[in-house]
This record gives sequence, C-alpha cells and structure tokens, in this order.
Amino acid sequence: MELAENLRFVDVILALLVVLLGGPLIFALQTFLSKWKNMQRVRRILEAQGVKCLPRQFFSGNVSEMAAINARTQAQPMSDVTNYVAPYVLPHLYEWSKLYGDHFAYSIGFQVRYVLRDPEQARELLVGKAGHFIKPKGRPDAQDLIGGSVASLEGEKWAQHRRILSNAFFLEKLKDMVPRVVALTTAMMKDWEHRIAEAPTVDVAKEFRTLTADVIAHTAFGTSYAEGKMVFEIQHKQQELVAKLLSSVYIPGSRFLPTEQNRYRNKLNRELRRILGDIVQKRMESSEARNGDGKHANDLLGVLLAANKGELHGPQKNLTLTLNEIISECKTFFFAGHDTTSSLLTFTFLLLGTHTEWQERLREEVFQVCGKTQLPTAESLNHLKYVNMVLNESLRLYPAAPAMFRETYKDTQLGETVVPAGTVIVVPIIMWHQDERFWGLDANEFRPDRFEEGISKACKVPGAYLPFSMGPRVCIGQTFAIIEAKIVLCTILQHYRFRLSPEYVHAPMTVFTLRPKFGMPIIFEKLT
Ligand code: HEM
Repeated sequence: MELAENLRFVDVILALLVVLLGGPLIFALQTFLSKWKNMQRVRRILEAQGVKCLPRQFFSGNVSEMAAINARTQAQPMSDVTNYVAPYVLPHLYEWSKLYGDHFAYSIGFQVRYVLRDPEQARELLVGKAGHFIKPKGRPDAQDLIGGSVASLEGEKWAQHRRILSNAFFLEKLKDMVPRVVALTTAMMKDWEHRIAEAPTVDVAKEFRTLTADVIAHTAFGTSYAEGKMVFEIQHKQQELVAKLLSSVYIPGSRFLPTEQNRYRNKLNRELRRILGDIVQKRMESSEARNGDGKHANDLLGVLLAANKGELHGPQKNLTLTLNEIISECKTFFFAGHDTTSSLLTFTFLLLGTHTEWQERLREEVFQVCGKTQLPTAESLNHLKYVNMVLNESLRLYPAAPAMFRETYKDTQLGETVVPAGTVIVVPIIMWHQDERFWGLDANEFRPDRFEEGISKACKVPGAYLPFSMGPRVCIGQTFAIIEAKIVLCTILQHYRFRLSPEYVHAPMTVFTLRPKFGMPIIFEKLT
C-alpha cells in the first residue's frame, strides 16, 4: 500500500517535471534546430558561389580556433614599431585568408560570418542597400553597454532617436563646446606641468582616457568627471565582462540562471541605471538646466529632456523619449563618446612622436593660425589643414573601430555574391585601411600629405576609408570627436615638443576600441 502511494507520488513529480521542464526543453530544441538549419542553408548558398566556409566544430564553430590564433599572435608585442598593425589586430582574418583565400566565411556558434573583401560592396552595404541590413543583435547577456539606444535600435525607433539626437550634434551647437574643451585641456596641462618638471614621461593613453571622459561628462551631460567617474568605472567593468563573454558561445536562456557571473552583470547594470537616473533627475530639478528663456540647455542631456517633455519644435514636434530611453542613450554616449576619441589622440601622439618633422610642421601651422599663446577658437580650428590631414592619416593607420558588423534579414545581393538571410557581414576596416591595392605601395607609411586634396583623392577605391563608417548610420559624434582632437592637439603643440619614449612597447589591440596594450609613454619638453 505504502509502496503504491510512493509510486503515485513519484508519477506526480515526474509529470510536474515534464510540464515544467518540457516547455523550455522543447523551446530550446526548436531554437537549436532552426539555428542549425539556417546555418546549413547559409553555408550551402555561400559555398555554391565559391565562398570557402571554414570547417567548424559542432557547437562553437570557429570560436576556439579564433581565440587560439589571437592569443598566440598577441602573446608577444610586435617586433618593431611598424604601422602595419592590421595582421596583429585581426590575426584570425589574416591567417584564414592565407589558408583559404580571400573569399571566406567563418562561424561563431551557429552564426555564419562572411568577410567582405571588396570596399565597393561596403558602399552597397552601408549606403545603397542599408535598409536590407541590421546591426547584429549579439548575445543578449552582452547588451548592457549600448542596448536600447541609437547605436543598437533599428527601423522607425532608430530613425526617431537619431533625429532627436542630431539636434545636439549640429556644427553650430558643437561650436559652443570649444571653450569648455579648451579649459579642460588647459587644466590637464597645468597638472602635467610640475609632473613633467620632475619626470618628463607621461602615459598619454591614460591621460587622454581621463580627459575625453571629462569632456563628454561636461559637454554632453553638464556633470564633472568626478560625478561621471562612477559611470566610467562601471562601464569599464562591463567592458571587461563583455570581452570575457565574447570568447565563449552563448547558450540560449543561460543569462537567467543565478550564476555568479549573471548576478554580477545584473548588479552592474542596476547600479549604472541608478547613477544615470540620478544624473537625469538632478538635471530635471535644477534651474540651471534651463536657459534664461525657460528652455532646456543646449547640450545632449538638454535635448533628450526636451524630447521627454514634448518640447521639440517643427517637424520634430511629435518626437518623444521616455525616461528609460533617455537613460539608455546616456549610457551609450558615456561609453561611445570618449574611448574612441582617446584612441585617436593616443595613436596620433605615437605617430607625431616618431615623425617629428610632421610635429614641427603642425606646430608652425598652429602658431600661424592660433598664435603662440592664444587659445584655439571654433573659427581658428577650421583653418588647421595639416592638423586635419594628420588626424585623417592617424585614423587610417589606427582606426578606433577596426571592424564593423551587419546582419542580413533577407537574401541580398552584394556585388557578385548573394548573401543569405541570417548571415553576419564583417567589414574589416583596418585591413582595407592598410591595403596596398587601395593606397599604393606606401600604404603602411605615415604620409598625411596623401590627404592634401581630401579623402576622395587619397584613396583609389571609394569605400576603403571607413573610420567613421558611412551612410545613414555614420558616426553621429564624428565632428564632436574631430573638434575635440584638434583642440587637444593644438593646445599641447603650442606648449610642448614631444617624442616617443624608448620604453614604449608596440602592441595595439582591440578592447571594443583600438588601444595600446602597454600604454603610450611620451617624453615631453616644454617649449621655451
Ligand atoms: C575618433 C572617434 C570616433 C570614431 C573613430 C568612431 C567610429 C564610429 C563608427 C565606425 C561607427 C559605426 C559603427 C557601426 O555602425 O557598427 C560609430 C557609430 C556611432 N558613434 Fe562614433 N566614433 C567616434 C567618436 C564618437 C563620439 C565622440 C560619439 C558621441 C559623442 C560617438 C557616438 C556614436 C554613436 C551614437 C554611434 C551609433 C550611430 C547609429 O547607429 O546611428 N562616436 N562611430
């Protein structure tokens, strides 16, 4: 009798388990099968057109191979300070193209990645047929940095956010930021003054990270670096976590498990949203937030708040943002708005610290345009032709974003190739920037004069120069970044001569943006 009762109990438990676990299991199985089928279809279509699809491991695709190649190549720094860094930054693409030719695709889990080989196709991808592509969603547990913002939204929602945000990036508005950036740069140099007197070497990678963070905190959000510091610190931890996650394959649903890593990720996210929420709230309550005419301030946060209150005018009258959307945008701008510009400045100092003849040429130009001691103005920055050429060349050799990704949601022709729905397309920006076919035999030399007559004359193939991408999703902060970089460069050139320290170890690597693994020690000497 007791046994029969026990058996009935076990039956009930089993039935409950089947009901509770059966649903998720069937869902997981269906997801698995549909991803598997789509992957096989993509591979079949690509192979039929002569694209070599790399042999793959069952679950992980080519993830472990990629991680092994990267680890092997980047275990040692580069042997000398050459600008031909693309094979060091994206070693897996070079190694595979040597093995399989230049028309190939690899896999991250069940996602097939087709490597674009022709810059002409990039124009189709980013401009002509931009509407056929989306930004890949990526793993759901790696969305904390830019999820829900203009950098990741699609369709009408993206267009709405982009239209609102562009109000803060008109050249006329950006001119207002010049005195603020000049003041922050001058303060940094004041801090350097006694440090340099004692020890002339400064790690500019570190200094520019702080400076550019300070600039975005002040100019976009009206906060100081001290207030924004917590945001940057949390985002730094999130970057480390996401970088770790990206070297493994995501198992659907695993982000909901109460693992230590998931708990840590959720804690960082909650904390970040709370701090950003406080910054937004404080601004909403502050009378300083409004100009004398009662309107919201002109900076990025002011524009976002105006959209929240339905205070936009003209064709934008009906565009609004919720507080949650504002917080997501703030997150993205804190993140995208400083590491990129800091990367540009850091590698520009590497180039000018090793090509001192160009440094002198720039200084002469700065003296001519801005004088020896006057602070740069929005007007004077416009006349710095050589500075512009140097920044273009620096972004060519060391693009802050070395690669870009898109995903097709329907079969689409790119050049000769039909790219099947569900394929992720890799745009290998840094490889094209350093390719002799597009730039000539001196592709790897620092030669800013190639930009003397503008970008279109510098490169044989349009589309092979993409530091800020192109088309409707071109970088919204491009002009902001260039104005900032010009101010910093100009102000330092007015006061210091500099050269690369012999302690520098050449190992540029990508942690979201391109950065020198071991910092950028530069030796400064005060101009007399
Ligand atoms: C040297 C500095 C910079 C470089 C090289 C750079 C590069 C890029 C690139 C290549 C993209 C396209 C990414 C893609 O489509 O996958 C992009 C997008 C974006 N950038 Fe920048 N960026 C820089 C500075 C900035 C700054 C200073 C801000 C903000 C103040 C910013 C905000 C954004 C945003 C919001 C997007 C997404 C735009 C959209 O999808 O509509 N960037 N950037």
